[in-house]
Amino acid sequence: MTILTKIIDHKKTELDSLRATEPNFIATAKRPSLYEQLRQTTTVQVIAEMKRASPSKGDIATHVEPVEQAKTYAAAGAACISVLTESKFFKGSFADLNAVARAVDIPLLCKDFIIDPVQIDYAKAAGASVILLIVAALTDEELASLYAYATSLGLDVLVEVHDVEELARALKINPKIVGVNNRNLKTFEVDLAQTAEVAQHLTNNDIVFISESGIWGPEDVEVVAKAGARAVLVGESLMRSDDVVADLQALQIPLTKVKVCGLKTSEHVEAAVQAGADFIGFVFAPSKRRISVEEAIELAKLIPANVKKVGVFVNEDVETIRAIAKTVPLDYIQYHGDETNDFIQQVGLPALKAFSVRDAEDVKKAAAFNVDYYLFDAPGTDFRGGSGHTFDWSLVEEANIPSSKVIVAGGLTVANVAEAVQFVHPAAVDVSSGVERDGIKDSTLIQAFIRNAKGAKQ
Ligand SMILES: O=C(O)c1ccccc1N[C@@H]1O[C@H](COP(=O)(O)O)[C@@H](O)[C@H]1O
Repeated sequence: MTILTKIIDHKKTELDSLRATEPNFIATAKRPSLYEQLRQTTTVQVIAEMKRASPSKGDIATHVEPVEQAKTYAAAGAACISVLTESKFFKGSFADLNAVARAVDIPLLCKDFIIDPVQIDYAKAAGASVILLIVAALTDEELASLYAYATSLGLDVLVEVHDVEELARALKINPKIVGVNNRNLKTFEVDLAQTAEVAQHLTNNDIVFISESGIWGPEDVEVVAKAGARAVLVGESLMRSDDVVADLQALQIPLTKVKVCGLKTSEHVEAAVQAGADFIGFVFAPSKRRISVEEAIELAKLIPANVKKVGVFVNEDVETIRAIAKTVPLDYIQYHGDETNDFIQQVGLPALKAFSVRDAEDVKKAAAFNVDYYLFDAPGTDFRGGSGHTFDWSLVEEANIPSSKVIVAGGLTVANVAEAVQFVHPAAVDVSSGVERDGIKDSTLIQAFIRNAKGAKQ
């Protein structure tokens, strides 16, 4: 008998008493959606767990007071707090969950072995906004019906898998949040490589993907972020920590932002948005990627507010830029010509200024500008940008611009973007020709580029 079957057998014995009484907890406020929160992240997010004990480790931190721990997690920027409610093996309770729910207002996960709707009723009544469904503990039918029941109550569901076979079962219910438990619940063996193994088969970018168990520090987060994880669920290492705030914040490693430029079709805009692009660029300057204002207006309707729309201009006049920015509408103007800082201030809109880099003198020109982002690109060939050429990344340092405002462009591809991120540590990377095949954008390349950029160690 595995520990999982032991736990499930024990859970079955608790169901009658749960059914016999109405859940009776103090009501708590509605929480933001974990799913939406994780989709808009600029760093790897942390789901921090309140975990006193576990079957594999025994007592972990029985002295920790749940409310104080939860407040510390929230203050350190946790995206969500996970509270173990399983009592026999993990020493948790619904009372813990309700106490935490009253103390913090961020998303709250009821971490239990859920096999029956009555447990979901208790989780919701105690204040959870997210429940866990463990694929290994359920039949396909149970998984589908418990998922439908939880979502009908307005709860987010974290669907937990351990391997590719369980992922295939999970995908049948169209989950929005999938967690890969790096711990095998049958053997207790922990292997972070499970995250990458499962991630290879997770091709729907609407799904938010979390890595669970075995995360002890930022080096582990780097491993799973590289595989595509946007959040980590961490229990033991935070429960044992002497400095919870510092240790939790160290896990929130930055994810490089990505701008995909020169998009002209709805297919490619949707592919970029789904893959997690942060900026979409429309080229209004002379280019083979130039689009009309009317086309941009239609494409802009497909872009959610958290993905910023950038209009690329070269030596355009103030009134035209302002008019296009208003009608599309655009969030940022990218100046890719010989515009001066005075001109950019006159337009008065959020701005990216591109600098064509041949030598150190070119990057030093950045100092004369006051813009939101400084974009360093290789010099154009036929047009002012989109040449597909790289420049000497080591020159960026000479610009003396904070890395939180630096964008690297020019000849970036699926193959070299990770190297660029590791070398320059920019806030964002920008790509155009590198995600094209025969001069046409390619959805598969867009996805792979974004995965490699965001997965690269900063
Ligand atoms: O992409 C274009 O066609 C373009 C035309 C005119 C000005 C800027 C343009 N794009 C910018 O070029 C760089 C990167 O291009 P690539 O990846 O080397 O092809 C980027 O900043 C785009 O925004």
